[in-house]
Amino acid sequence: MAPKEFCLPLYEKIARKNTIHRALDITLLFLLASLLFYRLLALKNHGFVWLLAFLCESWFTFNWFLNVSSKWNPVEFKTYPENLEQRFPELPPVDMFVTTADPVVEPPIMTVNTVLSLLAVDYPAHKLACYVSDDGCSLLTFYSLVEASKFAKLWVPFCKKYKIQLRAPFRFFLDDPTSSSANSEFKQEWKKIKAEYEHLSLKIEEAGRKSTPCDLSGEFAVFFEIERSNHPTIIKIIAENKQSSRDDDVPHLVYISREKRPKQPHHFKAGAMNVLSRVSGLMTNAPFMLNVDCDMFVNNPQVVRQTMCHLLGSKSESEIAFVQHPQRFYDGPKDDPYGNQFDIFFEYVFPGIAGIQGPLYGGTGCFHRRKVIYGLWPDNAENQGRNHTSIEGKLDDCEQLKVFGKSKEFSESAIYALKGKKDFPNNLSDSLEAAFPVAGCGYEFGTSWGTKVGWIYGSMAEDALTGLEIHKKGWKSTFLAPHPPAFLGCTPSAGPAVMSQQKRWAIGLFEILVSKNSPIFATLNGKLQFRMLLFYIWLFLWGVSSIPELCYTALPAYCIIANSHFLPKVQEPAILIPVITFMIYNLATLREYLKTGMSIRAWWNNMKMGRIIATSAYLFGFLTVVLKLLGLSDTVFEVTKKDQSNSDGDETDGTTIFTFDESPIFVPGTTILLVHLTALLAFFLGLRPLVDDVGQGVGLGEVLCSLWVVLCFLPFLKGLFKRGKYGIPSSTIFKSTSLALVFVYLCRTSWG
Ligand SMILES: O=c1ccn([C@@H]2O[C@H](COP(=O)(O)OP(=O)(O)O[C@H]3O[C@H](CO)[C@@H](O)[C@H](O)[C@H]3O)[C@@H](O)[C@H]2O)c(=O)[nH]1
Ligand SMILES: [Mn+2]
Repeated sequence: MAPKEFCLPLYEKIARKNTIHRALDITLLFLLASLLFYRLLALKNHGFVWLLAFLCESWFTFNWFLNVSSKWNPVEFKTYPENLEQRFPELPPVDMFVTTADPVVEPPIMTVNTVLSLLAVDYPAHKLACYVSDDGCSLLTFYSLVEASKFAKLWVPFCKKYKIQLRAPFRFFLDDPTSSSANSEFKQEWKKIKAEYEHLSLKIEEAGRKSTPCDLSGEFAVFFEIERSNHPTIIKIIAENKQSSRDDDVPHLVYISREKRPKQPHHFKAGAMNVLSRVSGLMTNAPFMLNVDCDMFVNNPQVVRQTMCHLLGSKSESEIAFVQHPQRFYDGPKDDPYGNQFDIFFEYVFPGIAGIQGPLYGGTGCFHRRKVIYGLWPDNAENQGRNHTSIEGKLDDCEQLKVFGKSKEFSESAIYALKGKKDFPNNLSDSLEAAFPVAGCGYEFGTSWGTKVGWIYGSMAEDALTGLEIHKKGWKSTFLAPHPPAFLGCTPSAGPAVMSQQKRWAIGLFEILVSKNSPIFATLNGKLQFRMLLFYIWLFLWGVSSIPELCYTALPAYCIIANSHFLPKVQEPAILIPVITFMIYNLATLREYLKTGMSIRAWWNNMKMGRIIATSAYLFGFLTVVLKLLGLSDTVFEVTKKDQSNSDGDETDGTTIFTFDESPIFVPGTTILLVHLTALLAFFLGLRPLVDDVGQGVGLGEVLCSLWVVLCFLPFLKGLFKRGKYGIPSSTIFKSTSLALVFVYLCRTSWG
């Protein structure tokens, strides 16, 4: 019989009951199918408008089907970290990666807080190493980290001693415990550490105001006359943990700014992640790697232990390649006014796909197995467990060179990792010299980095692509949603930033679908499960859905102006199909929101932002990819601006006001609004028919739809009358008016 400790479970997978959810989903699918059937039957009596409606509705039905399939079998996970040490008295090392790219859009104090929260997690400090990649090559960032590392010597022991939950100081010090009944020793230490933290922030703030943040001597000298996009590699070991396992220990901290040369592709975040993998491979080579964006701090110090329950507790290694934590946000404006807090996605889609092959990789808050990142297949992982043969057995020197690049030291470390060997000689200073070449910008030429090994290149959504490549090999993944949430990050809280982020995703996701990495070919080898493929298609089509969304949005306005109709007339019984579909859809989505504890307003915000984002950001994303495919443009990763708080006055009486800028991304939304206002005005003022009465007459349905569109685009309507960042710039209004006039003119040459 197996010893008792082998029987102790580390985690459990539990199926979530969702009968009502399924019933509603299927009802909707049935209604949509009936609508399509009705349209087909009636198509010959109607013209172009019905055909267009039919095509759009076919798309929506297909999309709904993909969505239902993704959410059909939700599962949840329960972990038992209390059993962890009994089963694994020696916990495995974890390398933690933080990426930052721009000290202006991503203030160093934010990166510092993320790093401090990582250094302080509840895990043996000598098993952890934190690597920061700085694509901004900023002296200020480096200086801030050096200062932070001094503060960490106080902060980490303090957090551990008092079992602090929130280990990012800027959040922790928002609460003042001194008036509470906490013990006096704690209160005193709290005051002392708070003063130290304030001192640290002040120093960083002051350094940020100067043209050179600090003296360019000593360890800072390498930053002398450095150019951000043209500089050699800089690697600095800020703090090295000398392997003692005392409680007040602080993990290693390493700063990396990889080499950059003009005209050399650097592959944005994916490139940075690959450099992090290689440098850490040489220095600490932990079998697990956690990566977070610079704005994402640890909110639950148990996160590493909790995650290890999945990674170590699975029956066989091939079960789990990575564990993704849902992206949750702090200080997100109330009721999700920009529809970008993704609660519903993480509450329903994540558990849904976890019931298939596992959640997608979301780019931050994810623990990867190093060997999976190095390209290992699950079968090899299994074999290696049994008879110690693995990928490395088949790689001779020449092949190693082709796969991992010309650093012998790195190839050796990679084989170490692939074999799953423990006790990697862990001495940072000794490996420093070997680390420079692997961070060079020419290192990857002729290797498998970015294609078969590491983070995969070729998409603005390197996360989804890298995760997809892992799933394609047959690996599974899981997610964990502990309370409190493991990580918290920033989400944009201004119209322009939201649009630009959504556009990047639409680009990145659609790019994958039309690339050679497209999942469509991947189920052929049987490793990517079919319903996982359906999920990925649903995700990658976000950008494309802008076209049917746009057409369908235009239909009611067109019909009113052209005196035509795209819905059955009120007196026809068939009108019940779209009416009931509309009602059930809204009730079913509302139910999802209420069940997750969100408000009706949050639901409505997401509904309307869904329409706004689809017809603007996704549209631009889609067009960008089309232009790229035609060889007319290239895509650039625009780093999202991180607001640390909502203090820029967007909130008045608790509701956020939408903000705009000169970007053309606001033209489609404004045009849609103007077109509908024109149509409704013409209708209610009795100015119709604007065309000769050749149409079949507009019905009540079209008018109600048009009103609904105006309701969805209400932020734009308000924007028409506001000034400054809350108002739509007059140049945008001018462009949109011109487009709206063209539209009205085209309606008059009725095709109805
Ligand atoms: O050249 C670059 C560009 C970006 N980054 C880093 O990448 C991270 C994500 O960038 P951000 O602008 O914050 O993107 P978001 O839209 O917030 O990020 C989401 O979407 C990205 C893919 O589009 C994923 O990489 C992210 O993990 C995910 O949080 C940040 O830490 C950046 O510092 C780099 O290191 N180098
Ligand atoms: Mn981000």
